[in-house]
Amino acid sequence: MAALRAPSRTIPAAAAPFAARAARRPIAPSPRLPRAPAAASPSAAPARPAPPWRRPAPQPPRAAPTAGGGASVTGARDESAGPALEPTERVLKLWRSANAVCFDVDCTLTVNDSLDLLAEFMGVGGEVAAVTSRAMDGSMNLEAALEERLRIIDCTPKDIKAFIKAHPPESRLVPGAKALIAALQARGVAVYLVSGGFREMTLPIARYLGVPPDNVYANRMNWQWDDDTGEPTRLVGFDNSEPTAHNQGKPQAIARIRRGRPYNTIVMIGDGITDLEAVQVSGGADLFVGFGGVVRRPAVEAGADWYVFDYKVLLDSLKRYKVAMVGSGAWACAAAHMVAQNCAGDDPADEFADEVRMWVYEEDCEGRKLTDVINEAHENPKYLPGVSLGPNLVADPELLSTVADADVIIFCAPHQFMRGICKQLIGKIKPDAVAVSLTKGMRVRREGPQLISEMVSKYLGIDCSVLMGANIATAIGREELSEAVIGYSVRDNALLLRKLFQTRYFRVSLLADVAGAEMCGTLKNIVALAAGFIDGVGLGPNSKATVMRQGLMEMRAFAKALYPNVRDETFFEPCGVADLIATCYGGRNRLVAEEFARGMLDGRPRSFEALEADLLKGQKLQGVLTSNEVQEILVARGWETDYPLFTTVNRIVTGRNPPTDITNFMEVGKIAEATETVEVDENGVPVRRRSPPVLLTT
Ligand SMILES: NC(=O)C1=CN([C@@H]2O[C@H](COP(=O)(O)OP(=O)(O)OC[C@H]3O[C@@H](n4cnc5c(N)ncnc54)[C@H](O)[C@@H]3O)[C@@H](O)[C@H]2O)C=CC1
Ligand SMILES: O=C(CO)COP(=O)(O)O
Repeated sequence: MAALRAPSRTIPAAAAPFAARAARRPIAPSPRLPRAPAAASPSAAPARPAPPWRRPAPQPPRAAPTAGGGASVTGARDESAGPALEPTERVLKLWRSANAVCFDVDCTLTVNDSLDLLAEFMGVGGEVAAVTSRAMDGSMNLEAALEERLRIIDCTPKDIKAFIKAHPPESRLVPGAKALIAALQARGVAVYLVSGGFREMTLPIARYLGVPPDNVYANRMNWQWDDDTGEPTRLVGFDNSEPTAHNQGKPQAIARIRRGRPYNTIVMIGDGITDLEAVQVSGGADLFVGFGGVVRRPAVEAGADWYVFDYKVLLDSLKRYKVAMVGSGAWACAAAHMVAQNCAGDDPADEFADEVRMWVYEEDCEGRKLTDVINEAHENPKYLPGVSLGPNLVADPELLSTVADADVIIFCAPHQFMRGICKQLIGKIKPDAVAVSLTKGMRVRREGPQLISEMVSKYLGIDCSVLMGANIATAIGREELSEAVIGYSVRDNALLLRKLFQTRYFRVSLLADVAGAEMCGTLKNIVALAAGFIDGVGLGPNSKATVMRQGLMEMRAFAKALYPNVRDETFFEPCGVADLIATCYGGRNRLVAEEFARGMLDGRPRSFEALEADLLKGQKLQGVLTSNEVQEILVARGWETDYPLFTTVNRIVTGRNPPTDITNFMEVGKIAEATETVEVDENGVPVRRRSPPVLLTT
């Protein structure tokens, strides 16, 4: 499985530093939103892993704290240090639901402070940098430092123009800042630039980044004006009425931004202690994201709710995953009912795009195309009548266009069609898509069996989990309590998939046994045929329980014989005994097998194909094909007598033994198959004559 994602990095201590940070915060947190959670025990919810298949961009290693101001320039880092702080669920939720994001301008520029750059341009770089550093480490009052820096720089408006020309914004921007701002704005998030620097320097940056001038909060220079020309001439200080001119200016600027605007959640992104203050004051920001891509300050990192070195991490975390369903039968529609519900809605923290696409094998529905009917009625009247699929589900008769953009692909077609589907999709899906199979069945090749999840992974090169359980489609369509497991290899993917399926009435647990879960779902269909034969020959619950217990034993033995890592406990999960019970009492395989047995006993035998078409109206049986596929393996490996129930079921479905033989399964080693001879009748027409199977006495 070439494309399986690496297991998620564990961050055991992530919750604790958060609590520690909260304790260090000097000022009472904002009363509007909960701040850091209480200290978490190891058993508490772990830090949320990075979005599953989109691993965060590689984070540079941590810097060793430096002496002095504690800042280190990105690049000079301690290789042995751990990963950057990753966000908790709460942090991600706040980030995704932000109404406004305030960037410290320094975090958008590759040179830390453009006032320093201006100073260099004016030939006084060293002197000004010394003052800046005293302001940054807190040893000098911010206001005094600004006065001092401006006094040293002593520029004219002409100098500023020349400076901007020499250092245009595009030459100094941190990679990814513009894309992140554009993505936030596209989501309706208001973006602000908050700077301890000067408006005259910040406005060109804002213009380039697409931030409106009214959303720029920075200091203003005071100029001496020439009475004759009406032009500014000399810098004479700055307007200290701006909040950013003072200590704790950032939270005050944010309080000003909040005033009169209906923002529930404001995020501050910054790299300095003055930025971190934004979340330490009531009325300030609700979340602080530290940025270490330009300058890394351990004190800021320690106080941040989330610390990143690359804006791509923030951009990726905003993405909404697109979901596609391949299949439109009864279970596909019942599952789509839940998935579409979970994807719809206004919750900005929801990780899925609203629209869910469904590939529909196009067919006629009372003179109309089924896809048209589904898109108009939001229901599939042919396969799951009466169950709403939701207005956000779009039926598409084209397989490729259904899945082309999908980040999550749900496969739920009858297993006999899955190979053809996979072959069509080779090279046509997103390489980092994630798949889950709801299909119950397997393929048998000369080299051995192939589960559907293996087929998807092999053909498409992507990770494929499975969702299996006692999930009779019609009952789930009625929203009756049900449960399922997601069998996974990549836990992060399973966690995301659970969010896609789980509902109030559909409980989903995780199981690190893909093959075990899928083998359960596949093999129980053979046992359901046995249960149907029991019903058809008129026997009661004791007999049914007998074949079910035997079936469960054979399911486990067979699954473990083919996949030695399959776990015993899997058979007690929703995919095991629960699905077996549901299908043996309420499934389609049972129903058709019962009718098959009845027909044989009543002397009006009908084939499984005819019964399937008649009773299921286009729905597909999986049990008969699976019985043949499994039997191929049993015969090839000489295991027939080791699986007496499976073998007996296969002899019945292939017409070699009568349904009444279901009770003789323990004698399978002794039952001779029915023999068939071709004779010529009195009119000279060849006819087939079958001798009844006989119980061997030895
Ligand atoms: N129905 C149920 O209660 C449950 C079904 N499953 C499994 O889910 C899988 C899909 O079953 P359902 O959604 O119930 O389907 P279904 O059996 O209700 O319907 C058959 C589907 O196959 C499609 N089809 C027909 N010919 C086709 C072709 N040549 N190529 C592709 N598709 C074609 C039909 O359009 C229809 O959508 C099966 O493996 C089944 O065992 C699993 C749990 C519950
Ligand atoms: O798998 C199923 C329930 O979990 C449905 O089984 P049937 O295909 O026999 O209806």
